[in-house]
Amino acid sequence: MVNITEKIKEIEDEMRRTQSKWSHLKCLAINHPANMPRREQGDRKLARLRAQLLEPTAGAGSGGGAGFDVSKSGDARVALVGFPSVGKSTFLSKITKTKSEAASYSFTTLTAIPGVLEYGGAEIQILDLPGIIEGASEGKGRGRQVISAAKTSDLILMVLDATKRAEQRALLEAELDAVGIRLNKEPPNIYLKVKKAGGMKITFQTPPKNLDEKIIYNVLRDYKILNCEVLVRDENATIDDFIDVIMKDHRKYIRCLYVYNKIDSVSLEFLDQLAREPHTAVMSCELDLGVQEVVERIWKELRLMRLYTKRKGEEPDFSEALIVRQDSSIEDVCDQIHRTLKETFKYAMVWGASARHVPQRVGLGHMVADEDVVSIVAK
Ligand SMILES: Nc1nc2c(ncn2[C@@H]2O[C@H](COP(=O)(O)OP(=O)(O)OP(=O)(O)O)[C@@H](O)[C@H]2O)c(=O)[nH]1
Ligand SMILES: [K+]
Ligand SMILES: [Mg+2]
Repeated sequence: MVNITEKIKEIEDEMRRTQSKWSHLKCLAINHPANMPRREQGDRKLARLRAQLLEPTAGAGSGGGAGFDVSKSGDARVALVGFPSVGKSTFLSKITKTKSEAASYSFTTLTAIPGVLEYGGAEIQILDLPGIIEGASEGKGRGRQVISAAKTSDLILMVLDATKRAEQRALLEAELDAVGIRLNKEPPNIYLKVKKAGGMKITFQTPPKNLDEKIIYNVLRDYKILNCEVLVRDENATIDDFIDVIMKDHRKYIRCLYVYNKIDSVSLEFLDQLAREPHTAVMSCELDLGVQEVVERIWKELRLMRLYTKRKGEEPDFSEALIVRQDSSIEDVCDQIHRTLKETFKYAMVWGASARHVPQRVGLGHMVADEDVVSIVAK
């Protein structure tokens, strides 16, 4: 059995030797068409061999896999998902202190590589992942580990090569959809309560456009749910939505930002059209164009808020922000500070956008706003 790692090292040394031999002939030689195929040949050979490194070894479960079980850290996790060589590692190395190897051959990245993006007082874990290929959801090219790493994230950054065909995006969405990830969607507004007896009770809050009792009845029977209560509140709900409700434990609803990289190689009108698409950002890591704007979009899509704490009689501590999710209550803030805090909670004083008057005395149910100052008073 050929040792793939040794083979790869051999090719890399060969490419370095030929590269250095050419380099004193200046870059003209390297880019001379006669020499291009040799270098690209090396790239292709490397990519093929490295892809084999990604193939799950016999018996390797679809679980962690080497280097994939990076523990979640910081205030949120963003997974970089995309085909090989779209620029995921280049992007990670630009926005975090971590250097993730980038190269022209595919499958440069073979494991999950975490970096930390510090933004707005928050620590956001950015996870660089190997490129995924068609059939990833069936486990091709370690796709299952890459996709399950994406499933653990708070935001998926789908990195696309702006110069490649548009189908890349649909292919990636299909791979993620196949494992139960629903991008930029809310869970369907359908109530399902499984019962022990009493048969199926199916009601529609408003006349449905794509469903009827018979469809619901057949799906329930397929899933052997013979006693239940179903209330369809959303008139646009589809049969797939209803199946998602039945399979809710295997569904993950994740926001996704589509980031088209390499815009240095596309026309301005195409770029203009790309930039207008929803949930989309454009950048060129090569030219350092749009990278900061993508970071700001990440912050927005994560819908995080910064809170500052204040002790009685002291100035608020603005040096250290407490990062909480949007739609957080004082109770969530207590839980984030310390899990026992709410047991001794008496009331809180709030300064900022969520206070009707400043300061406002509030209870655990009060919803906080970005940049509020909160002082928790114990019994
Ligand atoms: N023209 C251009 N090339 C870029 C840009 N960003 C990255 N590249 C190049 O694209 C190639 C692939 O970059 P990587 O960062 O390795 O891509 P990747 O998605 O991490 O690749 P894999 O780890 O193999 O999946 C490298 O040669 C980069 O220099 C860009 O904005 N424009
Ligand atoms: K690459
Ligand atoms: Mg990479």
